[in-house]
Order: sequence, then structure tokens, then C-alpha cells
Amino acid sequence: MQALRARWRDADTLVCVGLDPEPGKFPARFLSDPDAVFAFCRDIADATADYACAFKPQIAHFAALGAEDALARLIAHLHAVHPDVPVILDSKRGDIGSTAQHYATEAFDRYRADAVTANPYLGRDALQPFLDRADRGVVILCRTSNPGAGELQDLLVAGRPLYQHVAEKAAVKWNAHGNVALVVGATWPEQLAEVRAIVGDVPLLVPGVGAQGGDAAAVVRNAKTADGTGLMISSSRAVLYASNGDDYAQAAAAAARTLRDEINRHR
Ligand SMILES: O=C(O)c1cc(=O)[nH]c(=O)n1[C@@H]1O[C@H](COP(=O)(O)O)[C@@H](O)[C@H]1O
Repeated sequence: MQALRARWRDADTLVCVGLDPEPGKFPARFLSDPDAVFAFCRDIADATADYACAFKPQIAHFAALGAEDALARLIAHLHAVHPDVPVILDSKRGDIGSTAQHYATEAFDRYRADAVTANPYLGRDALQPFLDRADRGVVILCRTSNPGAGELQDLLVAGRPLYQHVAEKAAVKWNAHGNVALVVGATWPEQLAEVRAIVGDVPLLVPGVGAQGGDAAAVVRNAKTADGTGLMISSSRAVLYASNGDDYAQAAAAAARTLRDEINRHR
């Protein structure tokens, strides 16, 4: 959280760059590169770092390719070359405590992520191994960006939608170390405002701008904190695959810069 706040201040950006490698969308020059997953993500990260308040590699995109080694080397590269930019491993973990312990070890010790996304629907004990790592962040799913998010997350429980209970518990009861953030999709501006009203200054990871069609201006208007920060507005495909020509890195940088500027106009 300290690194994130410093980055918001020093780099003046609320953009999180999502690293979701899909080799079928890579530029042709990577076709014969046996280390394409690492090399592509590294190039994108290096090109966009100036505009990033965080990087967010998504684990399934690596694991499905058997590219866990590339993910480990990518995070090591990010720490070495961009030490001021926190790395969120997006793995949405959640399991009984004894297993969750291994997921925490995976995220924080194997991959050396600064933070991890986690699914709260098993309850607090399933999050505890993550929460206990006071020097790492836990980014808890609250109201996700997908079209079906409301099917369960909006169910009324004691007169309030379930996601609002998650917001309240996460921001207060689960946040003893001050290391909690929440995920709310950019596709739900109203719910963003409701969550912000519940959680005070707790940071929100907001995916869903770009490929999923969320409106960055509405996100900022509805969910910034009083000091004009509090948000990691995350974009993956719209940045990563801005061009599949040889200008892929410059195009990604331009997409990240444009998103940063649009966000900053509304802060
Ligand atoms: O936790 C996440 O990062 C996440 C939560 C959510 O509610 N919606 C969501 O899209 N994500 C992730 O954010 C990224 C969005 O990618 P783009 O739609 O390409 O920007 C993907 O890696 C998703 O897995």
C-alpha cells in the first residue's frame, strides 16, 4: 500500500497495466521465439512503465501455456527494472485455510508478487494466510466486471446486496494490517460509487476499461478518493494488443498514456 501510494503520487498515474499473454495475438516477430511469452510481456512492461501505478500479470494466461517459468522471470524483471511499480498477481485464489497457505506461498514467495487477487466466498479463514502477510497486499473480489456479476453478488442478504457486505467486512474486519484492496469492475459505475462510500480510502482495483467497454471518466468521477487517487484502473488487451505490427511496444505505450491522460482529466 505504501508503494502504491508513493507511485500514485510520484508518477501521477492511476493506470494498472494488465499482462495477459495470448501468443495468437503476438506480432509475427515472436513466432519463432521460444521465449515469446516472457519477451513480449517484458517489452510491453518496459514500454508502459512510465504510465503504470501497478502491473498485473494474470496467472492463467501463463499456466495454460506451461509458462510459469516465464511468469517468475517476468516478475523478477519487473522488480529489478521497475522497482517502484507494485506487482499484483491476478490469481483470484480462495480455498480452505490449509490450502490457502500454499496459495499465499505461491504468490508471495514463489512468484514474489507484492499483492494477489483473492476470492472471498469461502470466508475470512480462507483469506487469513494472505491477510497475515502484512507486507503484501490482498485484493479481494467485491463486484466483478463480468456481465453475470450480479447473479450472486447482488443477492440481498439482510436487506443489502452481498457485494456490499464483502466491501464492509474487507475494509474493516479483514483489514487489521491495512493491506486490503477491493476489485470492482469499471463496467459498474453505480456500484463503484456505493463501494467507495462504504470503504473510505481503501484502494480499488478497477478492471473493465478498454476491451470490456467500461468508461474511465465515470470510474474516476464515482470512485476516486478525496485526494484524487484510490484507484488502479486496469487495462490488459487494449494496451497489450494495440498493434500486432513491429510498433507493438510504442502502440502499447501510446494506449497506456492515452488512458492515463483521460483518467487524469477527471481527477
Ligand atoms: O481480478 C481481476 O483482475 C479481474 C476482475 C474482474 O472483475 N474483471 C476482470 O476482467 N479481471 C481481470 O482483468 C483483466 C481484464 O482484461 P481486459 O478486459 O483485456 O482489460 C483480465 O485479466 C481479467 O481476469
